[in-house]
Amino acid sequence: MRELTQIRQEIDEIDDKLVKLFSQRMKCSAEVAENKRGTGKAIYDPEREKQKIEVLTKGEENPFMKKATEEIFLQLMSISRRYQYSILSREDHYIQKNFVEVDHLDINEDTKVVYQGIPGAYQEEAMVKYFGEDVKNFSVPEFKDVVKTLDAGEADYGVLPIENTSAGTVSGIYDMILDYDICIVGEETVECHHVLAGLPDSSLDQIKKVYSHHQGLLQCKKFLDQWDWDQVKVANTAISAKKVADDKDPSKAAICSKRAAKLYGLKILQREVNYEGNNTTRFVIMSKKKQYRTDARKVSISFSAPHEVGSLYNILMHFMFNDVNMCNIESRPLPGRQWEYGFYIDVIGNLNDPAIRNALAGIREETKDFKILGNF
Ligand SMILES: C=C(O[C@@H]1C=C(C(=O)O)C=C[C@H]1O)C(=O)O
Repeated sequence: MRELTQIRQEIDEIDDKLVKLFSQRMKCSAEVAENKRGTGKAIYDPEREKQKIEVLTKGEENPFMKKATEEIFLQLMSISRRYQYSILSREDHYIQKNFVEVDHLDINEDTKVVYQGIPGAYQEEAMVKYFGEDVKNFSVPEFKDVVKTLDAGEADYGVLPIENTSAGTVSGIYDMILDYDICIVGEETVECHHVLAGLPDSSLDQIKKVYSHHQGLLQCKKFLDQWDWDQVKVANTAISAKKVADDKDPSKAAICSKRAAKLYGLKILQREVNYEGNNTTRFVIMSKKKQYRTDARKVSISFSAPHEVGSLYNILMHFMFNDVNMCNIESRPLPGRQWEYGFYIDVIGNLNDPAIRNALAGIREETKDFKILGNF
């Protein structure tokens, strides 16, 4: 048996050759990029990569080595592609064509904002926090109506809830944003301290039925589990407060904000019924104008990944390679494509940053249904 130092000496010599060969291969890759610039051919050529793997692994009998060779060459080709994106993305005008960079959002005395629900809704609170008390605004009954209103150009901005610290993603909002040509231009958070509110002459022991938005019921699950009340979902927490006030039935209560309880003349039967102390909802500010602020710090994208081993891993490598930090990932079932998923990802950065442009250029080419949802 050879001495360890002797074996390591051979490994060092092999690695030395590998590094030189790798560098030589990457120079070829850069030349391919120049060639593709001239011909307009896509950087990613999956057919060529498939053929290469077949040829390179054909003679290998050992299953471990066959898999290992495949893995190392897939990785090599992925690095080679990223190198080409870094060369060509400087000339990629996708972002300039689709988005306008602005110093600040256009918000003035004529700006009109739409939110879902009725006065007293948390959406209204988010709107006031973002745009100020005096902003012109109106509300619509359903989340979908916010998106439709923006699309029809009947409002400048719209407010939609996107996720909550205790109940997670607000289902369906991402899908709605995708269905329309609108983008996220801002975000706002509101601490949701829910109360249980009833008629002024009601008390906790009289309650039989409780109304709230689905999220409100979820966020107060631990409190509600202690009681044998019927739970009824309505479109909005403020609507639940209005319903209890309108029905004038002391056995009914609402889970809503303190603000909504006060607005509809209800008595607070119990405070802080949400189980997480700092229960917070994140809202997005939507606009039909495709714009991003120079100081925006979060980019949101969506895409669908091919149903193949390692496909999401390869896509996420674009972020790692460009030193881009990911802060959120969500997956949603793709309509009509059973067990296939679309992904929504938030990363830290601005669309004017070369690293972000590089990463997005690669992801755009290697995924389906790619969309930049916004930079905010
Ligand atoms: C280098 C090329 O670009 C990409 C990278 C490949 C590689 O590194 O071998 C192969 C195919 C392409 O996806 C090429 O098209 O030949």
